[in-house]
Amino acid sequence: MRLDVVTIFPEYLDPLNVSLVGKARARGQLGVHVHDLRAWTYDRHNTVDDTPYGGGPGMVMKTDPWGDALDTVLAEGYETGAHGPALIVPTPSGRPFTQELAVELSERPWLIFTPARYEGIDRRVVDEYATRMPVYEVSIGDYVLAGGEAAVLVVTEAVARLLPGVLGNAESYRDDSFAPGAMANLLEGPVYTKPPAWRGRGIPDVLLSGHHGKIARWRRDEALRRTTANRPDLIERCDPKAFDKKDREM
Ligand SMILES: Nc1c(O)cccc1[N+](=O)[O-]
Repeated sequence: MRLDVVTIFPEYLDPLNVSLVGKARARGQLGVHVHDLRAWTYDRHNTVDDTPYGGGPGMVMKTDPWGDALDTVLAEGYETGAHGPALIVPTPSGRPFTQELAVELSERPWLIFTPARYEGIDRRVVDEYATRMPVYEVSIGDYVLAGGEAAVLVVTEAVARLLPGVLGNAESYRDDSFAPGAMANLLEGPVYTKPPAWRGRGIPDVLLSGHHGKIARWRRDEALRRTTANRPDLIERCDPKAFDKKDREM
């Protein structure tokens, strides 16, 4: 997979050089190319924004720098056609970014991110490139950020960990919160490790029992309890039949 990010804060994407994504890059499983949008400005102040038509507060990011930048990126022609690039536009007005969408994006060969600043990008940029590739306008949450770069980090990590060979233990993916299957739409329950006692606090006996069926059922019940407490909106989306099947597998 190849990722391109066009931004006015390229240094914001430095975390893509470390940890899981950094290792995937080093192993050649992921290519990441960060581009400074101001490289496609030609005035003394490297201007990327202007006042909004119709008035109102703030500034809007101009068409030309984005168009020139995206044309340059696309001219590299990494992958084209049906399985070619997709444009990922982080925006508070986008569809919620979910594990399901992360899986969908992880199956594409090339993602091009356009994190905006100010009040956003002139709409004609998205309209122009929507004629050439799928556009995903995604939101990582209902809160106000100064720009979309943090969302690029979030989406990139969620997608990169799904690429074949990136996660050392595929099992750990299977029981993730929101991963497909019986745990879909359930939050992960509590986890414990050594020492067996810490400041007078022990470990739930079932986890020391060695009975895998009971342990799996306890984890399922804890996940249901935590989901009911913190995300009741997910409970009605759970598939109770999947749990029966999972119990039988224990
Ligand atoms: N929430 C937000 C924002 O305020 C600005 C850019 C992107 C996002 N987002 O992806 O959620």
